[in-house]
Amino acid sequence: MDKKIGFIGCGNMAKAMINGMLGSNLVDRENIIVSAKSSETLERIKKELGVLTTLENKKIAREVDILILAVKPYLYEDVLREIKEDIKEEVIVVSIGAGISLDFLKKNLKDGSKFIKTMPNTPALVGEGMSAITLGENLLEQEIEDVLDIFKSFGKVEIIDEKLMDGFTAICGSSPAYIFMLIEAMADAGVREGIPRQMAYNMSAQAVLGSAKMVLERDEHPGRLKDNVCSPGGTTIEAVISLEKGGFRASIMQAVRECAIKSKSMKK
Ligand SMILES: NC(=O)C1=CN([C@@H]2O[C@H](COP(=O)(O)OP(=O)(O)OC[C@H]3O[C@@H](n4cnc5c(N)ncnc54)[C@H](OP(=O)(O)O)[C@@H]3O)[C@@H](O)[C@H]2O)C=CC1
Ligand SMILES: O=C(O)[C@@H]1CCC=N1
Repeated sequence: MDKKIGFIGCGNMAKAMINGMLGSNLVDRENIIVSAKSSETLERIKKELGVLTTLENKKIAREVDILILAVKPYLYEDVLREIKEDIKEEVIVVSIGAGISLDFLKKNLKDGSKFIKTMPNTPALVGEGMSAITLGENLLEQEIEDVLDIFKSFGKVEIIDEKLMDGFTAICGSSPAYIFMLIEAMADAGVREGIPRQMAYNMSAQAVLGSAKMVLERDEHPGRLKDNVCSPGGTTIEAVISLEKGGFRASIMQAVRECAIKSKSMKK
């Protein structure tokens, strides 16, 4: 892709996306420019990723074709006020902010602007992201394709209705945290059983990866796949019963609901 891509804000999520984009050779480093609040962050990014950096958000707004807003949601308004007049008409503005609505983007950009709401997740870092996109206004087919290419370069992407975004945030944007907690808990439990810690992390993570791959690659219900692991009178069913007693599934469903409620409450 020969587009120039800018990130305003370069924290955990932007870094994951940039790593993913570079890892898939979608863009050259010289075609990515990022800003941050502090020069310390930018020096680190330059060293780690080799992309262009600037402390000036306006410079990014002026120079890029695709502008990705990657600051915390509460800063969107200030940042957009700062750069609004510098964004050229043909620039595609991409939000990754939780709770940032299409309405908000429309209100805070010039009339006729091109904008998109998205929600990525941090596994983009290793090319296994799961992102969702809600199309905004004034976009040409090719421009939508360009944005989809960016998100495809670090994983999978679905175009969804805006009303599904809170649920998506809860089961994909935020869920890597729950999965890391699962891996950590399984590893701790493995350590309790005598398995060396690092080995336990590797084993737990591989078990999660393999299980996820089975769901994605075999057209079988996850419940059946679970049943296939439970030998009659065997070890697994004991763990399954214990998980049910502990409210494992209800706990996950409740966590997802809390996350979606929070996402809704953050809506701007
Ligand atoms: N983390 C995640 O898993 C996900 C996050 N998101 C969304 O991504 C966005 C960013 O989150 P995340 O990466 O976690 O946040 P971070 O706190 O890791 O990064 C925020 C970045 O914004 C920079 N920044 C702060 N103020 C300004 C400013 N005025 N101008 C330019 N840059 C500024 C910070 O600079 P400095 O480093 O110098 O302080 C930092 O680099 C949020 O809107 C969030 O909702 C979406 C999906 C997943
Ligand atoms: O916790 C958050 O608000 C962001 C959005 C999704 C993941 N992290």
